[in-house]
Amino acid sequence: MGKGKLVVLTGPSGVGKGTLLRALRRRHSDLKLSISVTTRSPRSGEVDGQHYYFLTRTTFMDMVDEGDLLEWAEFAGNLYGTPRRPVEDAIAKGETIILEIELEGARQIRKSFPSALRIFVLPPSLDALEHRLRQRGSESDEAIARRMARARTEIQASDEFDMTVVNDDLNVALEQIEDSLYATLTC
Ligand SMILES: Nc1ncnc2c1ncn2[C@@H]1O[C@H](COP(=O)(O)OP(=O)(O)OP(=O)(O)O)[C@@H](O)[C@H]1O
Ligand SMILES: Nc1nc2c(ncn2[C@@H]2O[C@H](COP(=O)(O)O)[C@@H](O)[C@H]2O)c(=O)[nH]1
Repeated sequence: MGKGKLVVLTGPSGVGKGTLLRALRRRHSDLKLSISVTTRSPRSGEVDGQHYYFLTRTTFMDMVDEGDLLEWAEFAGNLYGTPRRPVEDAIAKGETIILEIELEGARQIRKSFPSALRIFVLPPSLDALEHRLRQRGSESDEAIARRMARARTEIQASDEFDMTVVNDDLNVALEQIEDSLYATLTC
């Protein structure tokens, strides 16, 4: 079986990465999404093992020490990481697996998987981004301020990526991601 493909989707918190990936999965059920580990508390409706594996800081750091994470980073006061095994297994099986991760993790993946396709999702404006974070209703004002500060840094690094997509109209952004993904997968 041929080698699979690793795809990295990065962009500021609240830009719509999760929304885009859910829509992409509805169209392409063969695409795999990596499930991250995090020390963040679950949001209402989030299910352990489905949205994330929710861990204590100690367990997370044990995974780091054991080399069980492909990449990891601290973001807005919490730790996030990609379990290594499911990604390596998917690639060995010839599957396409997508990581939805922040900038520092994406930089680590560029070093360990230089052939990964790396896509950066931009908001139409910073005001629109803040509006999306507020209307999602999942973060406190303080957490939103931290995420907006981080968003400015991340957006400045968007030219490190193979392509950028502006998530203004969801369907347009979705088609752009789909086109780049399948152009890469068939060449
Ligand atoms: N194109 C769009 N236009 C308007 N609202 C959008 C669009 N895409 C996503 N949203 C909304 O923006 C909010 C944030 O989206 P989502 O949770 O997918 O962001 P995210 O990038 O995955 O965030 P995080 O990195 O914090 O997990 C949601 O309420 C979602 O419905
Ligand atoms: N480096 C990593 N970043 C990750 C991972 N899983 C998610 N994330 C990113 O964290 C922020 C915040 O996520 P939230 O669910 O608390 O809103 C966001 O940018 C995610 O993309 C990971 O495994 N590694």
